[in-house]
Amino acid sequence: MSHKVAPSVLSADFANLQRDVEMINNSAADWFHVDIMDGHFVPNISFGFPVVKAIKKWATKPLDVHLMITDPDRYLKDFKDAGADHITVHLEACVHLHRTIQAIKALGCLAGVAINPHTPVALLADIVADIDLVIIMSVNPGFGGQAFIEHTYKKVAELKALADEYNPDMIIEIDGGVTLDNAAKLVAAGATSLIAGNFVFNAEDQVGTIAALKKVTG
Ligand SMILES: O=C(CO)[C@@H](O)[C@H](O)COP(=O)(O)O
Repeated sequence: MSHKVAPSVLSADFANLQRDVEMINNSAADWFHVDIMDGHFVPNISFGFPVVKAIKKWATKPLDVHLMITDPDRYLKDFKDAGADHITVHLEACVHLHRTIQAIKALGCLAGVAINPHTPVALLADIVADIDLVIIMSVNPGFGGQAFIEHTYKKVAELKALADEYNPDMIIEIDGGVTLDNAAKLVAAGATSLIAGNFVFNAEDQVGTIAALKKVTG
């Protein structure tokens, strides 16, 4: 099965958000990647529920919501109500990660865990069987447009080995600095979903760029 492509709305033009959402609707993209930043877990603030609700109103594809926030448990239901289809929390932000995953699933969303560049894949060993997706951060979270961290390939391969053993259907999603220079190598290493922000939204042909990311083979 071909990998998914999820353009990151963080890099959209917020003065023309509906136009950019419709561009994604009319492209080969599979999901909308929606980054929530609280200025505490990460050194940036993005947007909150009203913007997620607006995206949901226009979007014809699922919302892949990535919570870069402290104490995500407080807001899970609010994000579900705003339109999230997938909810991913950071391993580094959760004291009782297993409980948080159960709460996301109880809301009827796909449940994901994201790990920062310094967090070893091995820390996912006892949760992999219970989750639907993992986001491997290939930049330090907080900003679009950063350079891809090369060490990510090794982490993708390690996670694929873990998934093959405990949860073969688990989605392995890569977030940060994804371009056509690294997409094929990521898919070859085991990535099953690619998030791309600046590479898509800075392109002259955004729909064509999404199609090109979708077409790469590992
Ligand atoms: O979560 C984040 C950044 O923290 C990402 O989703 C970015 O939005 C990806 O943007 P690019 O690195 O592709 O520009």
